[in-house]
Amino acid sequence: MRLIIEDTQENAGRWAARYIVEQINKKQAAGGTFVLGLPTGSTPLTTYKELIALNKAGKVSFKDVVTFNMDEYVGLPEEHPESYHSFMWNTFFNHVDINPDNVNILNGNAPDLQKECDEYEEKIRKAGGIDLFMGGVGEDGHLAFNEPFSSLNSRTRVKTLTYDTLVVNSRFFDNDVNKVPKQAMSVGVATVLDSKQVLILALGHKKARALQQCVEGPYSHVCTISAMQVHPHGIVVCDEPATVELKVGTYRYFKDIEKENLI
Ligand SMILES: N[C@@H]1[C@@H](O)[C@H](O)[C@@H](COP(=O)(O)O)O[C@@H]1O
Repeated sequence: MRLIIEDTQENAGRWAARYIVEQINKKQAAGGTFVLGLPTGSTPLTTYKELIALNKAGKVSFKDVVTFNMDEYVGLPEEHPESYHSFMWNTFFNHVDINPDNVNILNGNAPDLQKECDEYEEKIRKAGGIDLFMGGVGEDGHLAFNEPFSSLNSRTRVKTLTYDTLVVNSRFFDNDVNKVPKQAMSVGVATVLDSKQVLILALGHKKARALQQCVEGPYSHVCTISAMQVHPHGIVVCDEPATVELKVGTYRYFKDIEKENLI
């Protein structure tokens, strides 16, 4: 695992954007189509802003990029302002030169939800697998909507959200936990781990415990972000506030070994 520690969340977000652009350009230069996994939430906002700026500056094109999102609420109308479809198109896709046919987001209103999940996995396979999955992390250390006690070998399926997650996400639903969908469809932990690279952003003091478990904690279904410990090319990008629960030695180790890895 690499742990990139940036001083601010803006710099962490920009580091992630530049790294993703480097990976896209490298594969496109070799004539390939880049397959990119994407998250929602507040964590990736700076990264999306930076990717849009780099696209407008001609530093990267999304014309030959295929995307797969991590998750989507069940039963929320696609046009609802808080659906992950709305989030992605309003926050990112409407602002870059992506081909809409290359955007894949789970349909939370599919007549057969598990069939939708199985077909999503098949689409990922047909695309040749995901080159890089960018993600955030929940305050309880969940990856996508793989809540605590989710199988670390799970695939895309419907998940019932924990009360903690409903409370945290109620900030987007008039702070009314009863308005938050109780279920979501999520890529599994194994789905993410199958990606060639995984880049997780952990920003802010409220993610400090999740980051500590991710980096120093046991490999456990209690904290599904710990699956990053078994990925051969896992990168975690954080800001200083998110490091407050790490051991001093851990912090210093990663700061030292990353001194030369400037991109
Ligand atoms: N399904 C999403 C996750 O993909 C996201 O990482 C998490 C943290 O959200 P935020 O980035 O807003 O803290 O929230 C939800 O659970």
